[in-house]
Amino acid sequence: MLVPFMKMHGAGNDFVILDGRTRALDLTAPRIRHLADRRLGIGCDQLISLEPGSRGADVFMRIHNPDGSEAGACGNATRCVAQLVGRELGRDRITIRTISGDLPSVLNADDSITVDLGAPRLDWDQVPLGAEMDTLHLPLAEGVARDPAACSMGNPHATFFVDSVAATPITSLGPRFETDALFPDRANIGFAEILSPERIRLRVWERGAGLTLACGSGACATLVNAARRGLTGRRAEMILDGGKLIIEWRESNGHVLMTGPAETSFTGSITLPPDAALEIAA
Ligand SMILES: N[C@H](CCC[C@H](N)C(=O)O)C(=O)O
Repeated sequence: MLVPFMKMHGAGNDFVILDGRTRALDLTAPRIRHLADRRLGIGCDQLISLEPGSRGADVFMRIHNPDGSEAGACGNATRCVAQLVGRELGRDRITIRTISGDLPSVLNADDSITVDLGAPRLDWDQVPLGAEMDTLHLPLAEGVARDPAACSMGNPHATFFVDSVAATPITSLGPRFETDALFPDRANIGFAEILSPERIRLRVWERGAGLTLACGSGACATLVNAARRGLTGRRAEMILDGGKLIIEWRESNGHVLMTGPAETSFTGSITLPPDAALEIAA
């Protein structure tokens, strides 16, 4: 089956976007892993599939990590899908539905996109964590990483505040914490350096994907956790490897707004081999 796709990225966090609005895609885990694989497939941080919208949503966006796991949020991909569908419909206001809820998005005049990711989930069982505790201080520590805060933006995030992101061994600490028993659904692990009350340097080891150039929901979770700790205000510029995002945690309704870029790299079509041909040795 020949399937058209768009290759897009938001601040360097890259996606293969498949359009399933007019045809069923039959995305099995082996096919997801194959398409996301940077050697055998197209390669991406997340595989995004579009399904028809309904009841006030213009489109349904499904998110899968390269390991085949489904995620409840992907901030950077949301901006890309908002731009794609907004340009298609000739509208600058688009609502994207995900398994975690509806995300109103605005295509701004400067070509940036602003997404309302809703209110952060702050209780232990909303992150979720494996036991009842204060989500502002988790009993985790390894090397320079200790005492993280946690919240959910529709997906689980833990934020470690460190003196120097550059000096933090993320490729060893990330997987160690991603799969800690404290996180029954695993977690995205952010390492944040507070540069000022309105600037944060951030790198994220993503659940099911590893170290990416940017993580939109991670940027939102980091701002929320920093503001809860009194380390920043409720609005900050997030400086990620792949670019900058502006995050604001609104006082008025408690929602988190994320503003940033969306770019199209290329488009194409791909033939999906049968599952049997796709099993990559674990
Ligand atoms: N790895 C994440 C999904 C993608 C999040 C990230 N790419 C973003 O922009 O929010 C998870 O399993 O929750």
